[in-house]
Amino acid sequence: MEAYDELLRWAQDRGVEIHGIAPREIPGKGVGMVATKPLKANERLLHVPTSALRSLETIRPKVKKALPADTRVHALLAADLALDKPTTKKYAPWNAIVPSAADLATALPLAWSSPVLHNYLPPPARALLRAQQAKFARDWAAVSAAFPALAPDAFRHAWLLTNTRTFYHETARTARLPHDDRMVLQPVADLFNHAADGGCEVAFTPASFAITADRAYAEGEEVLICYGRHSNDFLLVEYGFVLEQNRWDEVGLDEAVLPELGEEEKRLLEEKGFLGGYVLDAKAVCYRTLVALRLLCVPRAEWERLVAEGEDGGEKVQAKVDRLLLRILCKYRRTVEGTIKELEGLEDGEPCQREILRVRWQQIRALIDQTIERLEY
Ligand SMILES: C[S@@+](CC[C@H](N)C(=O)[O-])C[C@H]1O[C@@H](n2cnc3c(N)ncnc32)[C@H](O)[C@@H]1O
Repeated sequence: MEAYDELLRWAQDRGVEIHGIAPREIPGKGVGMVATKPLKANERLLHVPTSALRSLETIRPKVKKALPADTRVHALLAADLALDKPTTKKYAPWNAIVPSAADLATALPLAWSSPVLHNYLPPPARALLRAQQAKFARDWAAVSAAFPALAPDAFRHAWLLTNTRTFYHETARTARLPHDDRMVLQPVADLFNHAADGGCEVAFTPASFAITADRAYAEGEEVLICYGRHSNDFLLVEYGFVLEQNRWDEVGLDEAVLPELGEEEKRLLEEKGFLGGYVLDAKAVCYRTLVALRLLCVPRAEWERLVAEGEDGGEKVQAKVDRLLLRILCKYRRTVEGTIKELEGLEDGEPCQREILRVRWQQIRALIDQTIERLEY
C-alpha cells in the first residue's frame, strides 16, 4: 500500500485533511476506505479544498482551447488525463493508484472485448450502455479530431476513470452546465466504495468537499458513501459491479409487457404517456405497469376514466390485473431461466464478465419469484 501512503502525503500537501480513515484492499471491491480507529457519528473524515480538485478549472488551456466550446466536461477531463505526459505528471501519485486500462476494460461493459456479451445485459442495462456509447463516441470524435496522435485506448481509459471516479460539484461556473456535467475528480475521496443503504454524508460548498461519518464505526470497518439510489443495472454499466443487497434494485419489465399489447393499445398508452418504462422492485410493480395492464383488463372508456382520475378500479379490476401479471411474470421467468442457461454454456468474453451477467440475471429471477409468490398467496 506504499503508493497509497504517497497519495495521502501528496493530498495532505495540497490541503486535504484526512481523519481516522485509510485506504485498504477490500475483497471484490479493489481498494476502499477503512476506519483506522473507532469513529464517532458526525466525525469529519475528509475535507478537500476546491483547489485540490481536478475540475474544469484545472484543465490545461492547450486542451481546452483545442476542443470546441460545447465539449462536455467529461470529455475535457478525460482528454486532460489522457494527454498528461509521464514527464510532466502533476498527478503522478493519483495516476499510480487508479485502476489500469486492462482492469477497467474487464469490469466495464463499454470496454468488454466481446460485444456478444452486450446482448446478455438486461434490457435496461443495454439501454444505459447505448446511451453511454453515444456519449463516448461524441466525445472521442471531438477529442480525436483535435488530438489525432492520441491513442483511442488511452482516451477510453481516461474516460472510464472519469466516469467511475467523479463527484457532482456545483459552483457558479458549473451551475450553467447540464446537471450530469457538473463533475470533478477528487483524488482520495474517490477511494470510498458505494453502499445502497446509509453511507457517510457527502456535502459540498463552492469552497470545499467534506465527508462526515453517518454513524459510529469500529476500527477496521469499511466506511462507505452512497453514489446514488441506483439499480444494479445502472451500477453494472456505470461502475462495473452489482450489489448483493440493493434496496434500489429493480427489474425492467418492458420485454415482458410490451409483447402483450396490440398496436392500438400501444398507441393509447403512448398518447397518455404510459408506453414503456415498466419496472418491478422488491415491493411492487410500478404504477406505469399497472396502467398498462389495466388497459388489458377493462373496457377502453373505463380505462380512460381510471387514467384521468388516477384510480385503480377497485378490487375486481385489481384481481384481474394480478392474474394477468402473474401469467406475464411466469412467462418472463422462463425467458430469464433460458438466458441464465445460455450464459452458462457461453464461451465469449472473460469468465468474470459472464459471471457478473449470470449473477445479475439470478437477481432478476429472485425479484420475479418474490412477486410471483406474493401474487399466488
Ligand atoms: C470511486 S471508485 C472507488 C475506489 C475503488 N474501489 C478503487 O479500488 O480505487 C469506484 C469503483 O470502485 C468499485 N466499487 C465501489 N463500490 C463497490 C461495491 N460496493 N462493490 C464492489 N465494487 C465497488 C467499482 O469498481 C467502482 O467502479
